[in-house]
Amino acid sequence: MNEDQRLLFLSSSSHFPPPQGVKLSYGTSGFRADASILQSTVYRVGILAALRALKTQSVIGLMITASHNEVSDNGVKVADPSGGMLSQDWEPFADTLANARHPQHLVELIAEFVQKENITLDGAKSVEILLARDTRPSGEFLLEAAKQGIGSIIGAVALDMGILTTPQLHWMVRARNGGVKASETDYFKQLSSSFRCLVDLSPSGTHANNVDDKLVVDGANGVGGEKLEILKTMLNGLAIEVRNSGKEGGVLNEGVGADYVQKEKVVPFSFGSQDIGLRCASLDGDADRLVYFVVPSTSSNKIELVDGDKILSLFAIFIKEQLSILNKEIDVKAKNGYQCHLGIVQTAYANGASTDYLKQLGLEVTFTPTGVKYLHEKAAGYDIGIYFEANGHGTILFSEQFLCWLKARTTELSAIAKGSEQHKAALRLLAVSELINQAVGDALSGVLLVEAILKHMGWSIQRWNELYQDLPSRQLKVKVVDRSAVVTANAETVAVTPPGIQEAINAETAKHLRGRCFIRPSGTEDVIRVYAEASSQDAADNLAHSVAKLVDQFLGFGSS
Ligand SMILES: CC(=O)N[C@H]1[C@@H](OP(=O)(O)O)O[C@H](CO)[C@@H](O)[C@@H]1O
Ligand SMILES: [Mg+2]
Repeated sequence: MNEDQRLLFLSSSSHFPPPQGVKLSYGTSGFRADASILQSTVYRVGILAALRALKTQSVIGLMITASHNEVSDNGVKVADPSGGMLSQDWEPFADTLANARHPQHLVELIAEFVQKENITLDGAKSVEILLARDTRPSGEFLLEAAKQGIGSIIGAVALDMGILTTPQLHWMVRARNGGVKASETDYFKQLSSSFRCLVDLSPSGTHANNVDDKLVVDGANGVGGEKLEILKTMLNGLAIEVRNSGKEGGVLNEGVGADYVQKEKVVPFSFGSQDIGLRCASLDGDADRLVYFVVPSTSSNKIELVDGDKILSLFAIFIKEQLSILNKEIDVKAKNGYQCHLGIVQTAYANGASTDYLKQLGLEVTFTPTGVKYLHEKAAGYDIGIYFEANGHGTILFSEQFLCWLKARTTELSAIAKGSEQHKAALRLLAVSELINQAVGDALSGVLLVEAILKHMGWSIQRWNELYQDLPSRQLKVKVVDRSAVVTANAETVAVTPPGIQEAINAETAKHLRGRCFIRPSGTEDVIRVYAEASSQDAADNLAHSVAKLVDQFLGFGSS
């Protein structure tokens, strides 16, 4: 590191002292905390993003958001060149950088790291970092801190993309590195045109069939509602009413949004008896999660939740159907054939009924630990990988190899069998690959794909919801002395430590018909999470409560 660079770091970092007495961790989804203590962290993530851009010689993204957290919180995360999450092997460096106490220490850490990673800080090549933020008021001053961090690396250029959803920024990073058009308008155009293409390919007669055309969307009073208002003007044949768009004065994520709806299973603010039976959806605060729901009656505020597992199931049925049409009469060993490996990825939180259903369809289902970074990685190993967390975060990934074959096959079919079912199936799969955000789960592209598939099937939300019936489940949180005392294996389904706890959980679980239960330390809160499922709600509740008691006995404050 040359002297100019060293002095630049020392002077700029002296303006961003880290908060006292706080240990920051990159966690499942970047750094998150009360916005008032995050300036120094965001400044340092600016440095990290610039180093990542230099290392990869690619465009990198930096997003300022705290997703579904309360409005006073904020957070920051990095999008890698592929548009996915920051490579996990850089997370320890992110942690040490965020926690460095003095400017001198910070400079030493950076010097050491760039040497180890072979990053040259001579400013010879310039690199770009795309910045965006959600609608939180704190986003503006935190963005300045990010710019200062990026500006402290000679040759790194910050480009402020304004207020965006998290998936929009990830999409732009991916598009920029793929050498294709990457503006927000390009994003909207790609989504709306591939949606139109899918709808135009719907079997005739199903367009208006049984499907109530109006969709009512809860925008969580965040950025998603605002963007959907723009997107909806570009769509034909789909009426979307956006509520909680943030303009009506509601508070971000307060009594609204996908996280609230999925966890509480009650109607969000501004929904009610006028919506009984309608197709409704909820986005989260940065629009990377999506759940659907129905208001069943006026007698209670409960909803019928159509969660991430059901969105996954809908996508899986559709993709499987198109693949089987495409492969009809094709000898897969012949040169025009392709044995497409379709895989489904879930976590232990997926409702057991969804997993049974997917397996009954003959689909390959695998499990990873909680956190999109794990699911995404696993799904990327298939020709088509579909992943979803039950909370509504997920997407579909297409391998380069498969897409390449699909494009060639589509061209071939348009010459020899234009308009045939096979040709249409190929075109539909191509349209899905354009519509779905392959960088990261995206509620806006997710909504359009769900809507297009429902139109294709001629299904109402009720018909969709009847694919299978969720097993009753219950989630609880337990505060413990040290959550790292729980170590899990087998995609978090087995607690390896503390010794004896798994046997005790097994004994409780065995008492209940269709019982399933696991515990794991949360990656975003200081708690142990308990998940239980059983054949009745009472049984699921009892199982969860008895296992929470076990956790408390083994690890709670009275246990030592
Ligand atoms: C049970 C649950 O919903 N866990 C969430 C939550 O992680 P925890 O590690 O469980 O705190 O936040 C993650 C980040 O948003 C999300 O990926 C994950 O699904
Ligand atoms: Mg989110």
